[in-house]
Amino acid sequence: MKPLYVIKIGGNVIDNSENLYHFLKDFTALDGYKILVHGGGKIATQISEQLGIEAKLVDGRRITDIETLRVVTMVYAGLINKNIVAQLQRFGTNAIGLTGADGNFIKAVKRPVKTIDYGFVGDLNNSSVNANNISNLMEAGFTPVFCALTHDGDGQMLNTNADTIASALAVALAKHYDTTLIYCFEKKGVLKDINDEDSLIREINPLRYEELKKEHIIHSGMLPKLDNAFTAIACGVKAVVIGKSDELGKLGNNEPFGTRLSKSNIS
Ligand SMILES: Nc1ncnc2c1ncn2[C@@H]1O[C@H](COP(=O)(O)OP(=O)(O)O)[C@@H](O)[C@H]1O
Ligand SMILES: CC(=O)N[C@@H](CCC(=O)OP(=O)(O)O)C(=O)O
Repeated sequence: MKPLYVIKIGGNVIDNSENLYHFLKDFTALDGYKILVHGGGKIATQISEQLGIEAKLVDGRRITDIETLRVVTMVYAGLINKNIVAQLQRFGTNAIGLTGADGNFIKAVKRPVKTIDYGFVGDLNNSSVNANNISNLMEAGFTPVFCALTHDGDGQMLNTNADTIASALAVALAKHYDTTLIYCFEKKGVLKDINDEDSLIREINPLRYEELKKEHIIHSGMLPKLDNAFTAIACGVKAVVIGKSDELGKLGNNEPFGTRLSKSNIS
């Protein structure tokens, strides 16, 4: 099978124009099929507040009422996605910016109301991603750039966490390609001490993950990221790496990069 990289960047990278420039240049230099997934939660929060719409997040997930859905649609599919696509074009990557509604590539189910009503938030399942059509797009020479939006197939856009979209894309495409999932953010990877960039943990398996959670070494946004990452490994994705956006070039040079997840019990 041919190699494919599914790479996700979060809000802290997008928000810093120098980091974003560096990352997109290294992304372009990486050989093989590539899909970029971007978040932008931080920017959506800033713009919501400028518009007088209070941003509400529970366990890192945005409560998306109709006003918030309008904001995230403008910010994720418009402002951020088109800016990234234009920059990739400058570097020579023939990027095509997408939401899950475009080409019916990613269909989600509106999250059912339990104790919390998340509003227009979409959950993914194992038939959400149309891997054949995404593959056709890549084989035609385009590099898909997905934002954090999906649709329900019934005319409704839904807000879906970008880490989850990246994991679902990697799992669905692992049947067609030798797939590596990479989460890029502002730190070197999973750290033993969040304030010490030299405390990088090179490899984590599920057992070690449980220990690190109990010791509160891993917390907040890193928890859903690792949950998505271990799901991907369990579902056939060849490798998952969590690393710093401006070190992506190391991957192409076969240098050690970030924290690698493994199924095995050797850590
Ligand atoms: N052990 C850890 N190592 C690195 N980051 C951690 C750790 N535990 C928690 N974090 C937090 O997780 C955050 C990354 O998650 P998140 O903000 O969701 O990422 P993204 O920028 O991709 O959206 C980091 O900014 C950091 O604050
Ligand atoms: C439902 C939900 O929470 N969606 C996320 C989508 C953006 C995202 O995932 O952005 P980062 O990767 O930058 O955090 C949100 O609106 O914040």
